[in-house]
Amino acid sequence: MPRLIPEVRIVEVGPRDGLQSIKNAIPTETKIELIHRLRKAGLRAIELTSVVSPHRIPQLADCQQVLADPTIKLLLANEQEDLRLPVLVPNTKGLEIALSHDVKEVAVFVSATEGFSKANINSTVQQGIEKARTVAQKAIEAGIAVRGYVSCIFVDPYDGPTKPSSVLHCVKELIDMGCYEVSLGDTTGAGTPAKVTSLVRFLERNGIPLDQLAGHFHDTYGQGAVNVLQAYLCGIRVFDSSVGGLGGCPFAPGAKGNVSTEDLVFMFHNAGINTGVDLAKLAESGRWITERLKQPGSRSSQCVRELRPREKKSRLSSFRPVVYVKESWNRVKYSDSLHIYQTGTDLNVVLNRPNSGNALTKSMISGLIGCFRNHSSNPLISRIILTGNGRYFCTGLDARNKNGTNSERKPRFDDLMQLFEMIDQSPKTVIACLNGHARGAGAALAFVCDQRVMVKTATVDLSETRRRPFPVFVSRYGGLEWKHTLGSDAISSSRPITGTELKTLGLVAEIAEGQKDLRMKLETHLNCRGTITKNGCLANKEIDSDQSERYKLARM
Ligand SMILES: CC(C)(COP(=O)([O-])OP(=O)([O-])OC[C@H]1O[C@@H](n2cnc3c(N)ncnc32)[C@H](O)[C@@H]1OP(=O)([O-])[O-])[C@@H](O)C(=O)NCCC(=O)NCCSC(=O)C[C@@](C)(O)CC(=O)[O-]
Repeated sequence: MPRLIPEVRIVEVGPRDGLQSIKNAIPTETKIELIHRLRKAGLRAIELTSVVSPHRIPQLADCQQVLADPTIKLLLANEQEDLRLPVLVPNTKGLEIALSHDVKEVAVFVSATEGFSKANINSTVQQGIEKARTVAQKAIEAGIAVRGYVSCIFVDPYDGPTKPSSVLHCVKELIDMGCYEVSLGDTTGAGTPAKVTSLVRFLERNGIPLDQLAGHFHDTYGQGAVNVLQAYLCGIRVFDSSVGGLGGCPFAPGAKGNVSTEDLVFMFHNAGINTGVDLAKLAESGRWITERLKQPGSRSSQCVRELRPREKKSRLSSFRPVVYVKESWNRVKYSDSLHIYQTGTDLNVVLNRPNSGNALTKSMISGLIGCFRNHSSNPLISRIILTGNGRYFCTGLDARNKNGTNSERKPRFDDLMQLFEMIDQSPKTVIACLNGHARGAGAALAFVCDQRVMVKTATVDLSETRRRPFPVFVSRYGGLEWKHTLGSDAISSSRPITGTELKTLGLVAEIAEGQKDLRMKLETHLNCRGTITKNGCLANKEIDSDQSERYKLARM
């Protein structure tokens, strides 16, 4: 049975962010034991401590004792790809101390806003960036990895709302200085799902790759977990959290702890998304540390504690995917030839002229243009799925109108070009779900989308090219990609290309046995790792066959 590869990476910040603002002294041994408990619960990234001014953060003044502990040294020595143990440092002094303890990863931090930057690190934003750059350069020279944080992504406790452009500036700087990943810190916990979508889409539109972003949400208004889920739906796959929901920055008045790791793991596992963490062990560690620190702890930890031992064993001892099934697609728009449905943040656009091979009419093209125009800037939509009713996905332009006058034909051609441009430029991930054959402009429509899933029996061909000069849109959106992968004969002969052939070449993400399987594959694709990024159909290649099998069971 294939091992389930965790689909999200949780960066446990409890030993650093979780403890930094606890007033009463915590024994160093407790901090060390916490780190080991978290590791044993399956966490693969644990921020160990911070090396900052002990005058500013007295609770972590024993950072060197933690790092020098022989059992922590052993962990550091065995730090590999599947275990990361970053240490937060504000300056070269912190870096040098971290290096002297054989730390293999440091985290640098800047604020997007002036007020918090001054309060937290006694620097302006730009000075903070320069300090972080110096640390990053030296760390990279020393051969260790650097992670970055941007604080106050939504609101600064002193200055008020944050401009997205300020966040973008910091993210770009951190990536440019060599951070392999930048964690977006909602320091005050003022974020909401709509704000999350809007910021993530803004960053994405401005060239920030989603796989270099992480989410770091505080739970001040109880929005931590929904913000994580929303960021997940936007395509982020790395989240910081703190065991027991501990945490907060002493320089962000009013801010509460981080979103709790137990709540995140509970949420993800019940959505069928693996984290690699053992929830029972984690909940036990959460209970252990929060009791010691006299903190309330997380909701899910409390519930897990109340389960009887037998229930605990059967329900929580390992990851059991309960695949999230989209229960209903709500109709949002309807015309005879175009149906549009929505569920969550996904839009399903169905070409509905099954008796005419879903050939595109002028009104369908304008309907599609309208749909892409309206939803490209809609922060509540993250993905658009294009599919068809009947045996065909789309057979190109409506043949009945091809004999129209030039004046009738030209706007349609321009409209089609406009539609393809809009899909190509859309900030949303557009997935073609090929329920059947795609021909000519219909094939180009499938290929202008970011990703494709397809029934095995469907074929794709450029058959319009036999009768007419090679249309520019087909060459631009289908032909060139085919030429490079299938050879020019696929274009000149217009031979039908099978789904299996396209899958082998990496041009299709998933192949389904039939219509029912196609719906399941699409939903699995939507629910599984990597499908939301806009960077190609192969992002989701590794869908676990075991998981899709369980998915089928979940549907039965
Ligand atoms: C940045 C500084 C150092 C500037 O500090 P400064 O006030 O500008 O003064 P300094 O650089 O002259 O240093 C002052 C004293 O600190 C010492 N010092 C200086 N550096 C270090 C060091 N690395 N390790 C140990 N000691 C250090 C230094 O030696 C001196 O000691 P003294 O001579 O007075 O005895 C200071 O303001 C500071 O340490 N701030 C810490 C802020 C902090 O840790 N905040 C919490 C973490 S950030 C956070 O929580 C947000 C995040 C990341 O989670 C994401 C989010 O939620 O947004």
